[in-house]
Amino acid sequence: MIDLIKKLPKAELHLHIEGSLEPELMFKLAKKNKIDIPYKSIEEIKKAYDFSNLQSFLDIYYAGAAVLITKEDFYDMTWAYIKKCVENNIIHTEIFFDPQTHTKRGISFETVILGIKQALDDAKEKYGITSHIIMCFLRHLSQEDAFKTFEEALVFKNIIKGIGLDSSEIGHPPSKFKDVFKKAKEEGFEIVAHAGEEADVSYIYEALDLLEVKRIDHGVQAINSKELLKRLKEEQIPLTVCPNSNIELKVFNSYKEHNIKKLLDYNLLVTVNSDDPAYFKGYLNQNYINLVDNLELTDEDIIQLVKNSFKASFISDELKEKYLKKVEEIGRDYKLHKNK
Ligand SMILES: Nc1ncnc2[nH]cnc12
Ligand SMILES: [Zn+2]
Repeated sequence: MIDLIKKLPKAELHLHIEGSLEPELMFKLAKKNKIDIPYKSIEEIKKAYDFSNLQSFLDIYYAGAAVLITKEDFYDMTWAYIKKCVENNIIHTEIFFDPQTHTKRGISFETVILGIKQALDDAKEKYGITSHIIMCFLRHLSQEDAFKTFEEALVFKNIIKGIGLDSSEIGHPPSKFKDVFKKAKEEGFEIVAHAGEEADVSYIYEALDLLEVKRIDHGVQAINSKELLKRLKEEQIPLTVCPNSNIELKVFNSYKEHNIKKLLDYNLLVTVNSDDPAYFKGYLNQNYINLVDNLELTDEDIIQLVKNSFKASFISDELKEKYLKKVEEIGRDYKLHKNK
């Protein structure tokens, strides 16, 4: 089945580009930019990646992002992720970035977004990888701060596909950002939000009803409400689930306890994603592999999850059809050869 995972072309819909910053590049950029980081070696950085919950991860993740200073730094980080896309057979990716993490340190919005965008343009040119950029507001900051960031983003409206919401979930419900998301929707952005990662289902309801999201990022807590599951199924609202992340941040105690198979069997539009792969022990294929190693997933389940990744994406209907056809062909081929 690992062969099937590797062979299938996939889309990734939940990837924080700052979460793809590998310790090696972090160390190199810290030296180049003369930024103090609390680690003496790459090994020390890796040792620090031992999390007890979302907040314990975020503290380290924001500290790591402080090594990013120039447009080239953002380019290099994004390009390194693109190389991983090639290795993982990711042919379409929708990446999050957190402008406030950088503008708060005096780095301009333009430096950040143009560095990322250049790498994505090169990825299209060199490898044919398609992509979208989704800007996220940090929910631990105020709505006023989010509005200021939104104003800056409008200058780059043509290169930002969507607006999302991330960072410390509990205590910062979607309702806190109702007005700024209303504006974002009016401006024509696609809307997504992290909800139901650690917090209860009321956060998912708020994301749906107050922010009017097109996708829920994580959403695994939906399992706790029959009524919500029914709605997610009827409306086919995608969930961008991140298995490795959920294990590393102790949302579930083990892969065997992960609920993705239950959500899939309930016919929800669930997808598999890597969230912050440099911090959570692996890129997209490794997330799929960890699932098949621990849950009773069939070949059909894997093909369905991969199809879902394209169905839930923000690409055009034409491109969607083209990618879905490709997945079906490769899935069929795989099963034919397997049964010979
Ligand atoms: N898993 C996650 N949840 C919330 N905010 C994040 N920012 C980066 N990764 C995140
Ligand atoms: Zn995330």
